[in-house]
Amino acid sequence: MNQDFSLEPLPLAGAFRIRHKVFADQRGMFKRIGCHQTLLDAGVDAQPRQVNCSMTPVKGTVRGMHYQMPPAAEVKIVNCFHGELFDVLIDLRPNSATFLQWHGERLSADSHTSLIVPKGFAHGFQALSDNVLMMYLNSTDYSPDLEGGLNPLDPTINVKWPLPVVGLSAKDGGREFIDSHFDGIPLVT
Ligand SMILES: Cc1cn([C@H]2C[C@H](O)[C@@H](COP(=O)(O)OP(=O)(O)O[C@H]3O[C@@H](C)C(=O)[C@@H](O)[C@H]3O)O2)c(=O)[nH]c1=O
Repeated sequence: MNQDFSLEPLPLAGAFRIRHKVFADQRGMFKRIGCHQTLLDAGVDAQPRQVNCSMTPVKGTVRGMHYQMPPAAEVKIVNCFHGELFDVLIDLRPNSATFLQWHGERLSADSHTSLIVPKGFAHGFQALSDNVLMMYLNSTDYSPDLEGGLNPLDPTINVKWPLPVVGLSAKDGGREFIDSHFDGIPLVT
């Protein structure tokens, strides 16, 4: 196993936590954010095509739950570089044993962990502090025509956000709740 950049499976198959080894000295610290070969060895092809960041100034704000439909379905590696957040993944793969289940965990500038969001998952987060700086490695180009999302307050999914939800964008807060006809993200493998 690569000790500098190690993968821990999450309860939703195909999703991982990355634990980043921190090299600290009198100047500060260094850590590896991406490691193509380690990811490939774990069966994850996450070669980034875009690198994005967002800054969220207000605690409690939720961004999400976002995905891209095939053929623009993407793997994302999500990092927090300032502040603290509650990161949430929802499994939307129709044939998955954990279809419509969610996983959430805290990431922070000090956790030195990041999460791998596989294709076929929705992703979002809640800021648990002010001034949350988030950085994404995206395996696919941004494709607004293939963008999809779930309402973060969808009662079927029932994400337990740690704080009262504030600050939803019109796009995120305006999404209809899913019903029994929702068939997820049909991935062609
Ligand atoms: C996601 C994205 C947005 N944009 C533009 C569209 C819009 O005008 C502006 C803000 O977009 P959004 O409102 O979608 O930003 P935001 O809600 O922060 O979107 C992000 O949310 C989290 C949860 C994710 O998982 C990310 O992949 C991404 O979808 O930036 C791009 O140009 N490229 C991109 O890749």
